This record gives sequence, structure tokens and C-alpha cells, in this order.
Amino acid sequence: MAEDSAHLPAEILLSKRVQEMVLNDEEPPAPYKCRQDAESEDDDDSLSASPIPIIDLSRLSSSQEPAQETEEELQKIKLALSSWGCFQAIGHGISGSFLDKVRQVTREFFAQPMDEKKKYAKAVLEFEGYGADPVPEEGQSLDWSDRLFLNVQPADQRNYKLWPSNPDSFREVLEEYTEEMKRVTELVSRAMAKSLNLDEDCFLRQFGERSQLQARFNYYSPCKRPDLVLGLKPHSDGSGYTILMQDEVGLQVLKNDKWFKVPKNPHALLILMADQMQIMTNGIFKSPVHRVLSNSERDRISVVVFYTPEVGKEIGPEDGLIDDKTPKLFKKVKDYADIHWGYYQRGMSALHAAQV
Ligand SMILES: O=C(O)CCC(=O)C(=O)O
Ligand SMILES: [Fe+2]
Repeated sequence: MAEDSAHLPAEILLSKRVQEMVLNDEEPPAPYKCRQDAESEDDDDSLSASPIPIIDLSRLSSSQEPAQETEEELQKIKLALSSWGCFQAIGHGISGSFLDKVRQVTREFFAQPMDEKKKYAKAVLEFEGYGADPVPEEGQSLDWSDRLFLNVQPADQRNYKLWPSNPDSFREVLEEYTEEMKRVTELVSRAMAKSLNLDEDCFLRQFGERSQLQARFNYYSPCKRPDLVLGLKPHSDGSGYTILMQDEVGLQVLKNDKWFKVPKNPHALLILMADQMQIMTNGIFKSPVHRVLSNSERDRISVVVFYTPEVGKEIGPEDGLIDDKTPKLFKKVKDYADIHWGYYQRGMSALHAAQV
């Protein structure tokens, strides 16, 4: 059976979910195979400390905190985002038990029978809903994962027909998580601006009053051949920045041509710069390439929230970062996420399209 499906076009393959193939004990069909190098991605470093910086956001918002300690945390943010393009945020004010609840409703959704999940299925060419990303261009591999993608903010953009009614707390949990994400994006956007000595509201102004939040719930089934597939292919995000949580390891971030594992930390959120923050900071903050490995033993979920400027709003490098010695590296762009998507489908980065 696996041989037959190897010759099917990606459109047909996409109508069958990875979870179904795993339940049928199928080997990954050819369009999913993207790795020949079979690097050894073992877990032997799982006990060692991760080099990805940790930032305590509570040190920024506490009015009791001595100014010097706040300043230290801001410097850590600047250093983290200009070298790694990401940090693990703790002290973000969301309780561990609520983060567990978000992970739990995600797991419960994906654990349902396929017929239940397909009630929320997207059409092959559409984006929002349950399934896989739209078919990439010829020659691009498919990801060994399933996902549910939902617009959550502005609230008038929600398509509640695609919001699962099972588990029955899903909607309420996602609404609450969205409120938390709004709060965290305000906190982080201001902190990033302050770390660069800019007006603290400058990034919030660029994102606009109708800035967007989109939630992507990823489910990574185990794979018998993790050496041949990827849960998600290497990419940078097209959003402004992304807030991510996972329940198991699997995500890796590229730095200096080396992959680094994002450690399992049930209390941390990964704040990951995307291309539009690289543009707004004139290249000071980096939008890192990241990918998700497959695992032969266990499944994994992640909940990813993309924070993106309002539709139709022009964004560009902050004036305060440009002077005679530091020319503008990027042009003003609008709806960059769409440009990014076009290149992503061809396996390419889009940032050059925004370069001066
Ligand atoms: O699952 C993850 O940890 C990463 C997901 C991701 O990179 C994305 O959805 O853009
Ligand atoms: Fe991503």
C-alpha cells in the first residue's frame, strides 16, 4: 500500500491525515520523505542545560523591582533576540495549570475519531480549519503532522464553525488563552522596544489596533522512520513574532548552522521572532529558522500563536534605529505574511523581497 501511495500527487495524499496513516501502520509515502542525511538526532543531550536564553518577564512588570534589575532583563532580551532570535519566557503570569489545560484540550481534540475531527476540515486550498497546510509547490516535501488552524483575534474574524465543540471546554479555553496572549504580546512588544531604547509603544503602533492573532494546534504523530521525515520543515515564520508552547521536545532552532533543541519546560513560553520583527528592527532582531523532528516512540503537541500586524498595514524599520552610519536594510511592506507564504510554499525565505 505504501508503494502505491508513493505515486499519488500531494493533493490526494493531503486528504488523508498523517494520524490515519499511523493508525494503519503505513510507512511514510515518498512526498513526506525529505531527509537522506539521517543525522543522529538522539536525546543524549536532554539532561544538559539548553543554551536558549531564559527571560523572567515578571522582572519587567513588577513596580517593586529595582530599575537596575529591570534594565538587566531588558539587556538580556536584546542580546537573546539579536543572537538567537528567541527566548524562553517565564514569569509571564499564566498559571501552569492553565497551560496544562490548553495542552489537554489540544490532546483531546486530536485523540477523537477521524470523523469527528473532519467536521472541522479545511478544503485542500484553504488555510483555516483542521488538516494539513495547502499543497506546496512541486518538489517540496510534506510535513509529518496534522494541525488545526484558527483565527482568534480580532474577535470578529473568528469562524466559530471551525472551533471544535469537543472537548466541550475547547472554546472557553481558547478564548481565555487568546486574552492571555494579548496581554503577553503587549508586555513583550513594549519590553522589546525599551530594550532598543525606542518609544515603548512603537511596535504596538506598527502592529496596529486590529493586529492579528492566529492559533495553530499541531499534532505530531510518531513515525517509524524519523530519519526520513520531519514533523515540520525548516522555515522562519512570516508573522511579527510567535508565541509557542510544547508538551514534548522536538522543536529545534538554527543558530550558526547548528540545530539547538528547545527544552521541555511546561511553564515556559517560547517567544520566537518572525520575519516582520526582523524588518521592524532593521535586522537587529533575527527571525530564526526552526524545524520539528519526528520521533519513533512518542507523539507531541504544540500550540503556536502567530502575532501579525493588522491586514493592509504598512510596517517598516523603526526610524529611531536608522542613522547615517546605519542605513535602512528593509523597505516598508504590507501584508508581508502573504508574501512569505508564497515563498514558503517554494521552500524559500521571503526576507529578500523586503530588502532595500
Ligand atoms: O511545533 C512546533 O514546536 C513548531 C511549530 C511551528 O514552527 C509553526 O507552526 O510555525
Ligand atoms: Fe514556525
